[in-house]
Amino acid sequence: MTDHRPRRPSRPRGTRPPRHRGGPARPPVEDPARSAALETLRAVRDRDAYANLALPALLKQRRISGRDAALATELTYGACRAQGLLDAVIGECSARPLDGIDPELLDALRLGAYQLLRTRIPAHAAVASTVDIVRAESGSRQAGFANAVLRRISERDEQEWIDRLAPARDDDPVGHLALRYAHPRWIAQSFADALGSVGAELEAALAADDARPAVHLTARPGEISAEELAAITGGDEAPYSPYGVHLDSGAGDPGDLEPVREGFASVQDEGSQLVAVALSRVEVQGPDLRWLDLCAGPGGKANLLGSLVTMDGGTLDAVEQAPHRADLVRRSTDGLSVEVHVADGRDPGLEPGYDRVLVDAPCTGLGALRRRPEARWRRRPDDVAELAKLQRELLLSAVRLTREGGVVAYVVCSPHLSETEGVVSDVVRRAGVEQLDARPYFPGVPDLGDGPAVQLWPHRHGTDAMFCALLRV
Ligand SMILES: C[S@@+](CC[C@H](N)C(=O)[O-])C[C@H]1O[C@@H](n2cnc3c(N)ncnc32)[C@H](O)[C@@H]1O
Repeated sequence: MTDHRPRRPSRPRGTRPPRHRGGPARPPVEDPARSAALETLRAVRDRDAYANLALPALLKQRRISGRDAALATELTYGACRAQGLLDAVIGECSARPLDGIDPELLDALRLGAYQLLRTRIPAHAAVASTVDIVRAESGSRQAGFANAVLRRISERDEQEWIDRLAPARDDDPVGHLALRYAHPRWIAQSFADALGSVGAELEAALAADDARPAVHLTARPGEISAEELAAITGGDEAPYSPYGVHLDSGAGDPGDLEPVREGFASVQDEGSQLVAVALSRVEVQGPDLRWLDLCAGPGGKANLLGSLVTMDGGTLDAVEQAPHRADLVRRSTDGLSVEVHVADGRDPGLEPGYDRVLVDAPCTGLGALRRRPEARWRRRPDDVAELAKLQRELLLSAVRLTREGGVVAYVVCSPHLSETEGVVSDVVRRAGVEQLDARPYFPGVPDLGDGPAVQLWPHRHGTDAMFCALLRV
């Protein structure tokens, strides 16, 4: 089995970090990257902030750029992703139980532990920089505690800690891989259930989900081609989406790119592009000018579908329940034949008879964890049942709004079977609609399984784990 994540080589013996003496609190340290990372970790824990929104705003506000911005990004997103693994190791190395450690201090320990276990930063620098911050903020006693914990962590590398703390792979393969790739066990189990694997393929899926993804762009159809967008941005044309471009993951803020600023391109995972394009590709007899997006915010797929239907002279109605997200849809579909409605998709008050309907339902987002660093530790297993109920209701509403012979795409960014196959099989049975084989509408995409629905995966396709079922009404 190939390990997909670049690993830091084991630290040579005899290069442990030096011992720190106690001493009085010092003035604040000048370490803009680590300070920004720590502040973001605290915002994520304390205010439920999203790291990928909070950090760029902080970097901009503090005018942190270049190498410092890259380091802050690596440390913040990495420490968020790896939190479960870091906590297991910190817990093992601390004389106090994890819940007895002051939360602000625990954030600093996570930052230090991440540097020790998953970066090439020399151990002495990882320990000293963290201890310095703790000393400046909280004084020598806490600094002494942080120093002791981090020094113990530095005695082993990541692999050695996993060997020591994870359940044996033969006895509990899901538990073992969950710790190794820093996923909550219930999420690793849901991946195993969807893949039908607790072996090599599950490991590949968790490893890909634990790596930093490339940024994907959509070239707005009718405005710019993927080839032109790739040439302007220095990216590569996407392998499967006719509108997609991939950028290197370290390529800076894509929002600063001129085509994105001017509305010719938008940031969107290639899997999201593929499911929207699949809906547009299904044959429909008769008129084909009324399209509907029932859960449209923030408007990524509405932008793509709206562009395609506008070129054909038709219109897209875009429904979104949250007013502020409806505003984002308006912004992303500016200039297109798209009408935005703030309404509940379960009963939006629109005239039925649509030719194509997209239900991109609210979901756990377990398929996009690599893009939302903290999400895996925030989601709870109890979320699934409530969301699955809403997903069924939205899909039944979509069927009611579609004309006979029209087509509905049910999409979630999750591979959890309760949100995917469970919802679709129930609605197909209750509404008496036909489920189409979706695979032909993903031409050129390999490894699509046995159908009829399509489940994309980061480790197979380089996309988020989007699910798409196509229903003929
Ligand atoms: C997965 S997101 C859709 C993403 C969007 N299609 C895109 O590509 O940018 C689901 C959206 O459904 C909205 N939503 C949640 N409940 C809804 C409901 N009952 N009716 C309509 N929209 C709802 C959420 O606010 C969220 O914006």
